[in-house]
Amino acid sequence: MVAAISRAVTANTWQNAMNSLIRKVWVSVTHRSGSPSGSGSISNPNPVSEYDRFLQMMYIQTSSTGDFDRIPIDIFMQILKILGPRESARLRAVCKSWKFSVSDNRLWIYFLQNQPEPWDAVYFAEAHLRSGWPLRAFPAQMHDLSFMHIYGQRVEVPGAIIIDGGSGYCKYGWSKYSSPSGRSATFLEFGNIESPMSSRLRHFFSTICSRMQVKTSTQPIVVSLPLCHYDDTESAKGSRRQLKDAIYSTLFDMNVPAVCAISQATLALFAARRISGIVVNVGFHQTSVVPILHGKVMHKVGVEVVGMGALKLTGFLRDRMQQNNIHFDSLYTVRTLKENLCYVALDYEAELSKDTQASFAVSSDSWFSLSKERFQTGEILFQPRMAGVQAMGLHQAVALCMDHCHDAELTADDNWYKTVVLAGGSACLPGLAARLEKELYGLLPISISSGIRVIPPPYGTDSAWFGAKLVSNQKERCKADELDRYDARIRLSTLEILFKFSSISWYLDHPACNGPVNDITSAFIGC
Ligand SMILES: Nc1ncnc2c1ncn2[C@@H]1O[C@H](COP(=O)(O)OP(=O)(O)OP(=O)(O)O)[C@@H](O)[C@H]1O
Repeated sequence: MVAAISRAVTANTWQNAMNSLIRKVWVSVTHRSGSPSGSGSISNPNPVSEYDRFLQMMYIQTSSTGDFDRIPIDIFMQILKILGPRESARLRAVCKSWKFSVSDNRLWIYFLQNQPEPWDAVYFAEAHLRSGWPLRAFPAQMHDLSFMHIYGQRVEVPGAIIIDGGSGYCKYGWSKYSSPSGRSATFLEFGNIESPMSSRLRHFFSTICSRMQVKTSTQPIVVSLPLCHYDDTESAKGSRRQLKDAIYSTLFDMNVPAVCAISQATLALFAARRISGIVVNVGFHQTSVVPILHGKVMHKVGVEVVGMGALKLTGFLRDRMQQNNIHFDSLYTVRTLKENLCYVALDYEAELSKDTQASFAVSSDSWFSLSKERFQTGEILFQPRMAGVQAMGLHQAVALCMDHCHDAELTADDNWYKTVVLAGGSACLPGLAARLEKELYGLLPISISSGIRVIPPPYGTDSAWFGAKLVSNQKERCKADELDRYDARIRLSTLEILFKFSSISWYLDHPACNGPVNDITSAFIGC
């Protein structure tokens, strides 16, 4: 067995490493309150002599597999945790019993929990999204998944470029990073990217790739599909497909090896770790209320659209400030005040009688004070007439959508539409989720309203970007694509690219992969 260990771990460093490791494990175990004591008990009143015996067992008798087998399993697990994923994976080669212990899901959950990506995001992605369309209505159970395998695949996967091209602001960056690396004003730089003009799309994508300093031929891209052409008519379906086709063919013409395009609303729902629910996206120009079942937008149930968005909110605040003789230099000031002082009142009438004055410095020496404007701005989402807009309020649009979902009877479980996920920058207004929830309970009959929950934007303005991150960091991510025509090509390309990236070091040297990825990857090859 010693020979096997020596093959797996560098022989010269083994003794020293084990020495300090065992001391660490010993300290950690003896300091743990309520530590279980089985055979080879560690809860001895005389820790020094027990430690000596422990050392004897570890070193003096290393020639016998039996002595290693007598290490209590929790101590063995502590050793593995301290050794880390790479060394642990290597120790599987020692013997069957170590192979079995190293494969324990709890160990790899621990390693995954100690990575930058949140554990619940990893679990959601693996349990719901890995198998691609149709998404799993009932998630894979924890014990059905091998987290060691998952860990290895997530280390190997090269990640992707994510481009969330919002109608106001575009967010882009590497899926292995913790947030988008850049943002640009879509409307100023590229006009309306929803219009499927290939030259415009090409300019849009190539500008982003050059800002990220990446060759298009080397990176898979996950792109969000804008919310547009909402109806269930043949012509709306045709327009949606046309836009999607234009995005795919533009990117493939730019030699992008793999593309995955998913609706912006679906991605925002993924960011909230959900595959079904209603996404309320308070967008740049308008607000959309999108029912989504198992990751698919339910156009046949109906997407509600309200002509009220971020631009209207900023415009309303600007007008109010002008009426109240509050002078400002630019719309940037108004926008900043909106983002930092405005909120949505739970009870609008009651709020009017309160002292709500507050101040904010937009640049170091310009202080601005707002009072009623602070909550009147967000109120136009519920009372569009205050801004001169003839439209239904947000709560009415969501209630209507819920009514349609209820009537459609799409699943035996009638609760799928009762989770409402807010998305879009303006949905970050404090108090919006609570107010919407309150209004929905007031508007809907108890049979529909019971159990409704409104969730604030899980990642602020970047929810769709984060939803794409969940898809991107999975090996099977491109199966999630729903575009049949390109499906085979996308999957093939992805497999090729994954193979290429896991076997050469070019990608691993890329700044997108921080940490000792190269080493860990090689530890998994052949596991
Ligand atoms: N904390 C905040 N409170 C209020 N508004 C905010 C906040 N953060 C960002 N915003 C607003 O969100 C708007 C941008 O939203 P977002 O980035 O979601 O637009 P978009 O993705 O381009 O829209 P669309 O969904 O139409 O494509 C800006 O007007 C900004 O002022």
